[in-house]
Amino acid sequence: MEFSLYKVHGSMNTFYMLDGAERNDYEELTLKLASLDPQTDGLLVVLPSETANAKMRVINRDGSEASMCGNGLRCVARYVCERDGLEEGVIETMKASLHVKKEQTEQDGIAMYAVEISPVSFQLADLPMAYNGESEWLLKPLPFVSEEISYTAVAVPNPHLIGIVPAEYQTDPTHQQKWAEYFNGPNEYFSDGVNVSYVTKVEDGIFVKTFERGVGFTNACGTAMTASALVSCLAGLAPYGDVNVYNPGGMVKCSVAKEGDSFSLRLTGNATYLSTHRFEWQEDDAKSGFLSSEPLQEQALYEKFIERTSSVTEQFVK
Ligand SMILES: N[C@@H](CCC[C@H](N)C(=O)O)C(=O)O
Repeated sequence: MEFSLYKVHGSMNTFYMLDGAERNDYEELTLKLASLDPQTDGLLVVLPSETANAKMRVINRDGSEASMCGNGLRCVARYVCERDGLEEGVIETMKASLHVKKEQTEQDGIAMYAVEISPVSFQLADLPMAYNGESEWLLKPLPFVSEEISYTAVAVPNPHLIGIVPAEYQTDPTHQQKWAEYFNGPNEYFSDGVNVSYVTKVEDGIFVKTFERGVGFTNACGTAMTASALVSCLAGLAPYGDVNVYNPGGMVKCSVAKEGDSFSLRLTGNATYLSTHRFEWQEDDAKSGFLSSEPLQEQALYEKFIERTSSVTEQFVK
């Protein structure tokens, strides 16, 4: 069969996006796309929903399915709002239906969307994470990993392990890579793997680099940046409210509000279309592939936008 795909990104976290019907071969399709395009982080599937404006499924680059994707949700939000003529709406995801909203374009005309990130849980059972019979792990070292780094485990609802680190752990990512690879292989702590982010305070916010489950190091991970903003507020690195979150792919705003014992989180950033494609998908893998590709003009604007963030990101991204 033949179908259309958009190539899209939120903070250079790059996906193919397919508006389709439920199928049982998204894993194979994603693996094929990943083999053709080393830049892609995975596939976003936009589906009809009985309870919301649309449903989003997220397939990681390695074919595994994630319960949420913050950067991807902004792109899906844009697609659904433009398709249905909406300013805001609700998108069903694996574990929650989430509010999405078109925001004012950035000064250069970049489409911006805000998405709800929910539910939030610090219960290790919700990641899942198993360590010493503990029920939560908040802002303290994991002694077998490092005595220097304070870690927090949080599900939003996909699983994240967030470490607060000095700048040298960003310029040399060996430590992060070693432990993220370990926690995403067979191990006794994270039976389903985990997204591992290292966070460093910068003058007007935080810088976050993420090793994603099912992907590896990525330019940005939306749920990780939002979880990192939350952890930074808890640690006193940033005040509650809007936190500027820099990442290797640009910058987003994460809003963190404390409501009694719970938190309300929102992620705002670009939703950029890179290109459109016609794709031929056949059971015979060798016959599948792109039929045509059409670049779009939006990326030049985005590149101007990230020039403004480079003074912060360049000190961490070599
Ligand atoms: N990049 C995403 C998260 C994608 C899912 C993650 N790899 C997982 O397996 O949980 C984001 O923007 O949140």
